[in-house]
Amino acid sequence: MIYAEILAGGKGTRMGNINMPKQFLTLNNRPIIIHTIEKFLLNDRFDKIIIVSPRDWINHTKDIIKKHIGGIDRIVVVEGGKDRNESIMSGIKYIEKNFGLNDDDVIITHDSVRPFLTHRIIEENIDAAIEYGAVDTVIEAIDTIIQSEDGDVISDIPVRDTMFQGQTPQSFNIKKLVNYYNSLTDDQKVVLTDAAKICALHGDKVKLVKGEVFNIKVTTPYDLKVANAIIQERISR
Ligand SMILES: Nc1ccn([C@@H]2O[C@H](COP(=O)(O)OP(=O)(O)OP(=O)(O)O)[C@@H](O)[C@H]2O)c(=O)n1
Ligand SMILES: O=P(O)(O)OC[C@@H](O)[C@@H](O)[C@@H](O)CO
Repeated sequence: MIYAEILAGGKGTRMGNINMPKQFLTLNNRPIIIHTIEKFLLNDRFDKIIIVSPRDWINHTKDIIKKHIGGIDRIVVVEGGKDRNESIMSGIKYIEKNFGLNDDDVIITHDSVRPFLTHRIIEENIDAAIEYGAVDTVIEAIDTIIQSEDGDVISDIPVRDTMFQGQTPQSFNIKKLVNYYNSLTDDQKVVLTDAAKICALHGDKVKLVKGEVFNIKVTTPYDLKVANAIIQERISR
């Protein structure tokens, strides 16, 4: 089975003073998460599309899906976890409980707040997840990346050609991801900003898929302006 998991379990604190998590803010009159879900619905290789949402927003999530998309039986909304990786695992637990887990099941995980991913990115994630079992979507680093342990002075400036910026989707063989995640220590779990790191920490090969500069994660009020500009530019084309 091929699953999509759209991560919408966060609060969006860096968006500032908003009365709802950022994934429910609108771009061109439709919630950001709806734009994202539609990209996944266009791909008929997904058997199920799991949406993880904060507990208090599950009904709202279901309501806006009904309003903007309609009753789609491929979509399921479940409760997220306390951090991003717990949310991924919460979706996987739902899958395991309701559909069972087969050795070759894969999951394409994606931030609900990256509404501009493309059909190509999704297709390449599915193919690479089946072939390699662990996939990260990246773009080449545009700026030179400066490493500093204390935020005060430079500890290193890695060669830029070897630096990439992580995006989503991040895609996995489900059984492998669960095994790796369960064997991490609590200290390791705390520093995970990226699900691909779960596999990298185990020395596993993670295949890279090329992302897009416009596949932004809407995180701050500035990102919201950029996202609106992208949408307006597409409408006026
Ligand atoms: N417990 C969590 C935390 C985050 N996410 C999701 O992971 C994606 C990327 O995370 P981020 O941009 O950091 O979202 P938030 O945690 O909501 O933002 P912030 O850190 O500003 O509070 C978002 O779609 C968010 O909803 C999730 O599913 N479950
Ligand atoms: O910004 P945060 O560390 O909360 O979010 C982590 C993830 O969203 C992030 O790792 C992916 O989007 C890929 O970079």
